[in-house]
Amino acid sequence: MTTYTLIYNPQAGRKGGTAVAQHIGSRIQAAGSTAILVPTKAPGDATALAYHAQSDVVVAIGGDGTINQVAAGLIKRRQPPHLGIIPQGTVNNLARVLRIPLMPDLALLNLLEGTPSPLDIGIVNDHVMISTLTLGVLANAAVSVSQEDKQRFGPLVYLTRGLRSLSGKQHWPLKLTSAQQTWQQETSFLLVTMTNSVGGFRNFLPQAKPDDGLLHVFVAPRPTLGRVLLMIPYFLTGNFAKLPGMTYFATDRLTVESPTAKLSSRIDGDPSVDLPLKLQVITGKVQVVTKPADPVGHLGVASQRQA
Ligand SMILES: Nc1ncnc2c1ncn2[C@@H]1O[C@H](COP(=O)(O)OP(=O)(O)OP(=O)(O)O)[C@@H](O)[C@H]1O
Repeated sequence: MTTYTLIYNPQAGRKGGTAVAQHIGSRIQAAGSTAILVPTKAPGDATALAYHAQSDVVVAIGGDGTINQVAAGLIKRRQPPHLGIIPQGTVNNLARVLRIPLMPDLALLNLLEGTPSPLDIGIVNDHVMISTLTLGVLANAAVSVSQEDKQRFGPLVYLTRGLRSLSGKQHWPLKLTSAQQTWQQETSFLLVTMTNSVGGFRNFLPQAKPDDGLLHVFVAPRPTLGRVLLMIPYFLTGNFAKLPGMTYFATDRLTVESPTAKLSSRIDGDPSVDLPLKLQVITGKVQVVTKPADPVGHLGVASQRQA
């Protein structure tokens, strides 16, 4: 009999986490398994809850911020329980990447019938990253996006705020060092993604996989009007790496420094981490329960898959 700890964030998304956790808990019990419900009481406490959870599967009920913190608790354990996800966030970027249904009952089926598969976990200094790191104008744009903005306008709000920030034409000197090479240039932003999707746009980088062991790194050139205008079409069509002046590479480790500026990054849209940054990937340690070959698909994603 599989045991589940349901760590739910009552504040995520449209604040339906409590009702969803109770519903999922009773469905799991009805199926003959055990479910322990644990609410988060403050930002960040899902990490300790996941670290101490005693069950076969620790389920994050929330968005990317909640999953990030649950993953941070699991990665510290010698033999972590499996990670489960019931999406209850606003954007739910990682759930979309993993094709986990957004509707709770379908997500539960996915959890009960799925199998564990490896999920890369990025480590940035002493923080965990499951989706995206931004620095420069994109990080500044993310700061200006409130929970209400995300709910009202959806992921598009990141694009419009990003464009607005880019039109300010700010740029900073950045030095990046991977195992192979060193880059030093003026940049308007750095974007690092662990997966094919950024901000819920799953066509962002089709070749990136959540278990490829790689950080996918974009270093944007200094903004010009022409580049800014091209940015959204290149972003939406999976061609961001081909934007004139863009540097793209994939690596399993990276250091990020700025010789002159004091800069902060944002990870999975949440905390700020100051430079210098040291990034690496832990692959194979955390296993997430998914059903990748689900022939039914899930609402909100099935139509894109057929397209
Ligand atoms: N009990 C709580 N009270 C207040 N904030 C909380 C609580 N528990 C968690 N949080 C914070 O809520 C924030 C948002 O959570 P989360 O990212 O899961 O939802 P979201 O922002 O709606 O989803 P997404 O990131 O997918 O758009 C996180 O920063 C988390 O630390």
